[in-house]
Amino acid sequence: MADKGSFTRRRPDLEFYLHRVFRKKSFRPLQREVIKAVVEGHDVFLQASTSFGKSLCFQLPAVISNGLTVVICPLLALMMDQVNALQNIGVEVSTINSNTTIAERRVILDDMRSGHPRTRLLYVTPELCQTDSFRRNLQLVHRQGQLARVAIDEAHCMSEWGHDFRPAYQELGWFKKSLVNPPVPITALTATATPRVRTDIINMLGLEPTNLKLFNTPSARPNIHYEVRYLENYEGDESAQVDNLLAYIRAIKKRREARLGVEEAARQPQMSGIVYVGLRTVSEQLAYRLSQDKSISAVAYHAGLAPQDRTRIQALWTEPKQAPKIGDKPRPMFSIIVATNAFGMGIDNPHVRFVVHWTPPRSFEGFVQESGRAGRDGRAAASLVYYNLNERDRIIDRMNRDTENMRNRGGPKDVIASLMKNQEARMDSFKKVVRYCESVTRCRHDLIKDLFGDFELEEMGSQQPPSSQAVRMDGLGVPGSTPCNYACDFCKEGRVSLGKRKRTMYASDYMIDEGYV
Ligand SMILES: Nc1ncnc2c1ncn2[C@@H]1O[C@H](COP(=O)(O)OP(=O)(O)OP(=O)(O)O)[C@@H](O)[C@H]1O
Repeated sequence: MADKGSFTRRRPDLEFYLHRVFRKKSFRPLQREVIKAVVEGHDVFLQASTSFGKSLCFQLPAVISNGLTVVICPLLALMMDQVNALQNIGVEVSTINSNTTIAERRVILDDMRSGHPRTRLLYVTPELCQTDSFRRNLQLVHRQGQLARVAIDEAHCMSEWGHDFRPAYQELGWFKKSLVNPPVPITALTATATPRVRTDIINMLGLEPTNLKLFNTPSARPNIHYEVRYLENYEGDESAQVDNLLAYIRAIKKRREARLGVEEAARQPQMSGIVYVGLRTVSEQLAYRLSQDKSISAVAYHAGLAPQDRTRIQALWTEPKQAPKIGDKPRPMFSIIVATNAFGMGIDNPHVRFVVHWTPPRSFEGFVQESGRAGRDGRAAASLVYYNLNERDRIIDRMNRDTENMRNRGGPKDVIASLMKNQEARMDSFKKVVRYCESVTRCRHDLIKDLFGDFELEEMGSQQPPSSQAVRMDGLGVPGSTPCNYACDFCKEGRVSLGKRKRTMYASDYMIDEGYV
């Protein structure tokens, strides 16, 4: 068992370092509890939604601890974002990755082995952790009593049941097996883990049950109003769907004007929204069509854009301000990004008011993550999914074909087995999307928590932020006694009315397969 607290240099006044080093006013709910557990030397598993501020949960302990914190990160871009941000606030941080020169690497390793490393955080790839030489260095630092802890970011990459499986992550069990007496404390962080993935993370890393603290934020966020809209058909002309979305956006505008008055509403910063689409062409076309409405400025975002355009669009969109006045035209009240799932990483706009899925999301983890970009500021926000049976079946057919192709392709048996497992996980995940969308008999907040295994986490003793009441969405919900305070279409409309809306999907020759629901 780790010698709790032995790595702490000074009596940690967490708030002091939060203000002084990280320049933040206060901890977000749960952050302080997680940081305290990390500082005390516990193994920690944290499952928290995108932009919760998970990085702070190992960065602040690293700053106030003696010795080195090693951070495993799967992507160079993510790694560099964090390294640059830490350098900007004067924290001693290094990284060894594919861009590190031999000379730089030598300086970093010399510091690491010096017996009193200046570096507080060292960011590395999981692949580096597989190499004998790096492992020998880590063992030396550990023997010198200078390895404070290991933080594993995006820990869901360990599991073949996860949506971003990365084989090198599976070798990270080495830390607990080899860095013993005392065992090195580990902090594992993820935004999305189903119960299977969670079990894999805890078992594969060898987190110690007696020393493990679990934390999570609810997968369904109380301030988000969840809704599914059923479409008769996606084929051909999408005008009806565009009109429907425009009406949805105008209703938000009306509510804002009713609340603030027309003039004051026009003076407010623009409201940000995201519409996720499946194809680049759709993102271009839909952005164009939405922009025809004078209250909307919409822009397409996809992997086909030049990197500098992507950066520019993202930067503009993440800083909502009052739109410029051009002539006599009213200022657009909405700033909408119409994006493929290339838009995701590194988005840091806490003021997103709505997230729309133009077609059903391909995975449930993806849905929870993407819809969770709404309302990070804690204010009322909305998630809307457009759903249709043709699209459901098209996705399932495509997945079945992929599975078949995989089964028939040559290659080592274990590689094929692993790919098949991952494919099965993808199919399971999409079936959860189908269940979420087709259910008309249950609160969507409850359904999300159930499908994501939040209730199991609760049973395992995971700590959550103090429960916040569902926030009233203007005109959408009023505080009441349903599980979510009327913050979903089921609780607001009731089973009969929702069922009726759902039946619009069967206007064509479709029969519902109740097996999905
Ligand atoms: N207590 C706080 N007060 C204000 N801002 C904070 C606080 N904690 C973190 N942040 C900010 O929140 C943003 C998101 O933090 P971070 O990148 O750590 O999120 P994350 O949970 O790792 O999200 P993701 O899953 O997208 O990686 C950052 O800009 C960070 O500086």
